[in-house]
This record gives sequence, C-alpha cells and structure tokens, in this order.
Amino acid sequence: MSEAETRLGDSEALNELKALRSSIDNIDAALVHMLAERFKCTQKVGVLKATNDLPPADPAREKIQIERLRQLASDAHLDPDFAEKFLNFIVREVIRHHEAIAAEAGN
Ligand SMILES: C=C(O[C@@H]1C=C(C(=O)O)C=C[C@H]1O)C(=O)O
Repeated sequence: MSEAETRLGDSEALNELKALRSSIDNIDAALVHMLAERFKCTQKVGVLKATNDLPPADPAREKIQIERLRQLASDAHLDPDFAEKFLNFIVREVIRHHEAIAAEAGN
C-alpha cells in the first residue's frame, strides 16, 4: 500500500479509490483483449496485402479512420487529438508488422 493510501486509513475515500482502481483494471484488461483481436485482424490483412502485392500502408483509409475516430471521441467527450494520436500509434505498429510480413514473403 502506498503512503497516500496508508494516510487515507479505513476511510470512504480509500474505499472509493479501491473501487475505481478495480474498474480501471477491468477496463485495462478489456483494452488488451480488444487490441489482441484487432491485431489478429490486421495480421490477416497483412498476409492478404503481401500475397496480392498491395502496399503495407493505406493513407486514404487512415484518413477516413482518423476523421471517424475524432468524431466518436468528440461525441464521447474524449480529446480528439488524443484519440488521433492513439490510433496513429497503433497503425504505425500495424504497418511495421505488414512490412515484416511482406519482407518474409519476399516482396
Ligand atoms: C489494416 C490495414 O493496414 C494499415 C493499418 C491500418 C489500421 O491499423 O487500421 C489502416 C490502414 C493501413 O495503413 C488496412 O489497410 O486496412
């Protein structure tokens, strides 16, 4: 237990902190599972691209995704810039995987 938690003692604040952290842990677990499913799909897209001589990145598709995600974020009161950065972070990793799959296929 951290110093701050010790200081909170057996209080309502500590109980609330624990409950919130329990929800955060559940959400983090859901995020990991959702990302794992997304990467399963993108790996398959990578194989499709490599076998059909398509480039690893598709900037036109990314532009549409970013616009859509920014709107969704805005509607959900999430910072659209953060949502865009988050998507770009994931997409960069996906493209890296696609490049590796293409190289493996000898493209
Ligand atoms: C998955 C794809 O490949 C890349 C990765 C994307 C993604 O992770 O959403 C989107 C576009 C592409 O740059 C795709 O073309 O659909």
